[in-house]
Amino acid sequence: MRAARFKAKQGINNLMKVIVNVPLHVTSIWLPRYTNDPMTTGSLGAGIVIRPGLVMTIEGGEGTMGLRHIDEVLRRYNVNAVVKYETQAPLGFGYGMSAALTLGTALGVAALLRKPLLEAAQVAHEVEVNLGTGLGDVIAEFYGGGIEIRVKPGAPGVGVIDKIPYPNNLVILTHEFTREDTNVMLLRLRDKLEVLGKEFMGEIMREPTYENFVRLSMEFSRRIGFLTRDIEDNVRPCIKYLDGYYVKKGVLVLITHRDKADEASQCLSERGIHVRRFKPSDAGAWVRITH
Ligand SMILES: Nc1ncnc2c1ncn2[C@@H]1O[C@H](COP(=O)(O)OP(=O)(O)O)[C@@H](O)[C@H]1O
Ligand SMILES: CC(C)(COP(=O)(O)O)[C@@H](O)C(=O)O
Repeated sequence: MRAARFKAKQGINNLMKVIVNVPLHVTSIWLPRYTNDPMTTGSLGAGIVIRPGLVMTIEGGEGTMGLRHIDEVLRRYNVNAVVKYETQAPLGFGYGMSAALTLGTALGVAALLRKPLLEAAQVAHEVEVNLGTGLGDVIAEFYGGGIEIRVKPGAPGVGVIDKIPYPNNLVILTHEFTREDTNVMLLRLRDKLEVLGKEFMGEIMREPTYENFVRLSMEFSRRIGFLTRDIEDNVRPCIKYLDGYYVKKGVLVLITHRDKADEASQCLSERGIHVRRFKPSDAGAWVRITH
């Protein structure tokens, strides 16, 4: 378990501890929407909210500095807290991990201070936007919805999320390639995203079905340049176990079902694609207070 400790400023009840579960989020299609207000800045798009994500514990106490996102949330609330987190997925590959850490901290601190969770999610969204590390991750992770579609950009309470119904027992397998900072990636792909994001968002909105989500996610990641011929050649022998696959930044996402997931994992690992296993998260983030 990683721990970040911060010097106390505002009173947090030291007898209380908050446990926050935050799912991860892997966008497949997205269209950045920038305004001069972080609350209305965000992305339109679609993606999968997955679990298990991040488990955080937040309690009163003092300590040293950690990740700048966590630091920034604590600064905004003017508190000291001990923040610990556990997760199986890495930071910087495209799992929306920076958003999960930011959201988890904000929700935990808000619960300790008896402040509204929606406001905390908005703080997390602002921090993500200001640091250039996320646009649509906080709203997706806060609300969940499994396969989600962002129909209005912005922070929770401002942006709007809809759900795409998906089959029972869906299993999401992932594999990481390389890290890339989100702000670098967004700058590198800015013009392509504007064109392809609009085209694909229009298509998915016309018929927001599971089948279209899978088909358009694959096609978007090909056209944006994440899903290369090499990756496809390597995955193709395992296609009979999969509904589809896409790549977002450094994460390969493979969509399968519970009764095929073991064979899919085996087939992929024989080809050097070692996978992590997730399920869609309907619930989004949740907070539990312990004493
Ligand atoms: N080991 C680390 N320690 C501190 N900060 C890190 C570390 N690794 C990455 N970061 C920072 O974390 C953020 C990762 O954000 P992002 O690229 O959006 O990741 P993700 O795709 O997981 O959401 C970046 O601001 C990066 O500078
Ligand atoms: C794609 C991204 C802008 C960044 O995602 P990540 O690399 O996971 O930080 C995301 O926030 C989105 O709007 O869909």
